[in-house]
Amino acid sequence: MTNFDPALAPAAGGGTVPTALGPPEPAIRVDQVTRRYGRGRSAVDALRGVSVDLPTGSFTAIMGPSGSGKSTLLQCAAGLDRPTSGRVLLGADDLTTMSESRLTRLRRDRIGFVFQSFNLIPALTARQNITLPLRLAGRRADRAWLTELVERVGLAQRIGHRPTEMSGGQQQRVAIARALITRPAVVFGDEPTGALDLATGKEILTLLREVVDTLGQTLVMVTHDPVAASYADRVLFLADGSIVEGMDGPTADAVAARLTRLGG
Ligand SMILES: Nc1ncnc2c1ncn2[C@@H]1O[C@H](COP(=O)(O)OP(=O)(O)OP(=O)(O)O)[C@@H](O)[C@H]1O
Repeated sequence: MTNFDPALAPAAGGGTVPTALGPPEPAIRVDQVTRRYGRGRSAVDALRGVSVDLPTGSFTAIMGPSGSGKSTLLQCAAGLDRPTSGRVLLGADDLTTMSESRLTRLRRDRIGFVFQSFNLIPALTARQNITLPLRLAGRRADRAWLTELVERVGLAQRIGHRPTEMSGGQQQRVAIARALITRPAVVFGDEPTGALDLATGKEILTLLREVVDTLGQTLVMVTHDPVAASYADRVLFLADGSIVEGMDGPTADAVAARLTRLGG
């Protein structure tokens, strides 16, 4: 079992401070990644040499038309899928050359996930769902951190409830706390507001933004929604397996206009 590496934890109070040696290390470096599905004439090039650094403490949205490679990029960057070529570095560790068992441990200990469908265990209470990643890793919950997280995500009154007794927004709050409990280097979100109504979606996006701003958490989110993307620091636009543009300080209107030009 790999122990939790405090050096990879998000800095309290926001972001890693640049050192005299230069800018901070990126939380994740995607380097010339390609992903080809299938072989021969039926082969699909889902990613065609994608390179991007995701800075520590930043919130990045990945957008693009259907089939442009968003999910494939997220899966490769999160160590859920192996690129056909290229490298994915989490700190100093190359995910692409790691054994499957090491990769499984790394995902469990250093990466958090938030999905559209919440993916909570129905039989467990909110508290048990949140601490599940620690139990799977054989680690004890840090009580102070658990209490702080539960407060931050606004679940103090619901901590003993099961998912079926909670609204969609509350369930996603549980999933966000579960993603953060291990103090991961990066949290990946796949359409985290896709199953929520507009108002609840905005509450969840506000929470995600707070997590970046106050905990210095690195966050990467795939979304189809320009409003969701406008909560990010940066939007990466994919088209046909390549990053075609990055937009800093995105507004929903600017993102929507760019997507329209891409055919999204
Ligand atoms: N397991 C697979 N086998 C074969 N082709 C795949 C597989 N997964 C994805 N693809 C293909 O790779 C390309 C990129 O798919 P991907 O799911 O990454 O796109 P996306 O931008 O996330 O799309 P969407 O917005 O529709 O979810 C598509 O052409 C898709 O059909």
